Amino acid sequence: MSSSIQPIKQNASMVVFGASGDLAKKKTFPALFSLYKDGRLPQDLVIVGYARSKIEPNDFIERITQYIKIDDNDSETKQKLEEFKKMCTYYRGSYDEVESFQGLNKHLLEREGDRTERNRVFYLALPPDVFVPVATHLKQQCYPEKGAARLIIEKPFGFDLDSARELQSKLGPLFHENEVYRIDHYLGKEMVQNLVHLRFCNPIFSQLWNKDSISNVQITFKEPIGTEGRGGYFDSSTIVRDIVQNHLVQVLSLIAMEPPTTLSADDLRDAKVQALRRTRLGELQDVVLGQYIKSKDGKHPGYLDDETVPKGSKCPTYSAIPMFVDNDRWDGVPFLLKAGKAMNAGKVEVRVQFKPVANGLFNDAYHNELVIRIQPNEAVYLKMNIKQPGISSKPLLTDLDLTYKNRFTNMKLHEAYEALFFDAFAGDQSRFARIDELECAWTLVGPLLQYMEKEKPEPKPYEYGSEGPDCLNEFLQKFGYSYDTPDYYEYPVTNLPEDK
Ligand SMILES: NC(=O)C1=CN([C@@H]2O[C@H](COP(=O)(O)OP(=O)(O)OC[C@H]3O[C@@H](n4cnc5c(N)ncnc54)[C@H](OP(=O)(O)O)[C@@H]3O)[C@@H](O)[C@H]2O)C=CC1
Ligand SMILES: O=C1O[C@H](COP(=O)(O)O)[C@@H](O)[C@H](O)[C@H]1O
Repeated sequence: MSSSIQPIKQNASMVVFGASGDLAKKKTFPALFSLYKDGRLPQDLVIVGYARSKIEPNDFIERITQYIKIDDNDSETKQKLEEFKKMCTYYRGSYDEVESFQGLNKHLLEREGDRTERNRVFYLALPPDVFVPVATHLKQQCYPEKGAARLIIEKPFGFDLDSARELQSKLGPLFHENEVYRIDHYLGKEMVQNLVHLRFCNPIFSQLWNKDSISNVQITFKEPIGTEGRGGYFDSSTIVRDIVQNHLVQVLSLIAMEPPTTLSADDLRDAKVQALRRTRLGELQDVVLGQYIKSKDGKHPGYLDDETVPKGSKCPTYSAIPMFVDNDRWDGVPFLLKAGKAMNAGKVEVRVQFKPVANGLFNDAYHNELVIRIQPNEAVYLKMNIKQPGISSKPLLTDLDLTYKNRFTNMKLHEAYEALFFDAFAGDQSRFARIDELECAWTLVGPLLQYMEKEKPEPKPYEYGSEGPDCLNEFLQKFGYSYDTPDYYEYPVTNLPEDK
């Protein structure tokens, strides 16, 4: 944690902008409730939902609690929910009129009552074109004279490098970098946070974490649903802006970075930035771009069937992108970033494939792979060879398996947004993106975005519910991924082959 940032423990308010939206009801308020229930929010916290829509107070409460599921017999949690509801109010206002923010300030003052200081957290779960007007009015009308201010900003932070810089040039004079918390919700996920521990608490991994032992790294995002209903937004965003530039590049930076000097937010982010500065795109001609078409059984529509999508759009809903980190540690090791909508599974994972065993003793051994399953069903497993149990002395592929739900039976993993809100109150910016990280990420994908915009390459079709475009195997082979997994092996079970 940056030493100058103090945690907010009391005299606290939080304003959720865009409180009528999808994110608010599905993620924001359930996460806030979960933190409240576990005693992780300031006890005197005042929560105000803010948006333009006309919503009656009761309807607002109903709306923001509809995704909170409580067991019928759990009277304690039910009681907590009643308390939580009393903490939340709705304030209707515009995003660009001074009167609305004067009204918001008044509403806050009334709710806060007498306080020695006013610590205010403003969360902008809004489309990016209103970030600047909202932040400007907040600074002028709602910024506490005494107390801390925090500005949490949803993605996307810009559309490319220039627009990100422009946005920053407008927000920078209003809120100090110490006050700005740019969300990339992947940084709040348990297994993404775990990358630092896996790498730097375990000499067995840290010693091997380099080009001498690692052949290639894959970072894969698969979503089983298409862009249904969001096609309009997605079309200008593309899979590259929606997933790769932010979530996957953040994961890459945590895998590739050198050990940070300390775990402080700035040291950690310095290390990530150093790694990103050394990262470059592979050849554009090697990038695979795809767009999903109707599913084989015709039940799921193709991307172009969505009425919100411009006719004939060439927007990629799938991409497989080679990247390289040009430094001593990683020279020549491909990082393959694959992301797709409407795929055969919902899965996010990191797969580190190690170099093969030296020829000689065993020519039929399988590659070691360390797999970090980010979601679902969080796991870390190491694919390795053993002697096939029984008479045979052949190598058999199996794994050392740490599947969280099996190992930690009383575990409740937090949602990403819980961790992020908790950190924002704590003043810990380590899991938020610093502006220079974002600049590096935009710089990295910039040439690809420009190529897509100028050349409008034809995306390769893949069926909704499939593994992606056909040329994917060729792409993986080209970058050294060796698929040698035998039929009997399937994580997390192994059906022993017949002993011969
Ligand atoms: N949903 C998700 O899973 C994720 C969302 N995000 C980002 O978080 C933000 C919020 O997400 P989500 O709630 O899904 O978004 P919504 O589209 O639901 O927008 C949130 C609210 O913003 C207001 N709004 C919508 N369009 C405009 C506009 N053009 N100008 C001004 N206000 C507008 C609406 O409130 P009202 O009209 O009542 O003021 C709406 O309820 C977005 O920027 C999104 O990119 C990021 C990651 C994941
Ligand atoms: O940022 C985004 O992320 C979601 C996927 O998030 P996850 O936590 O469910 O993995 C994605 O659906 C959305 O398109 C994108 O904007």
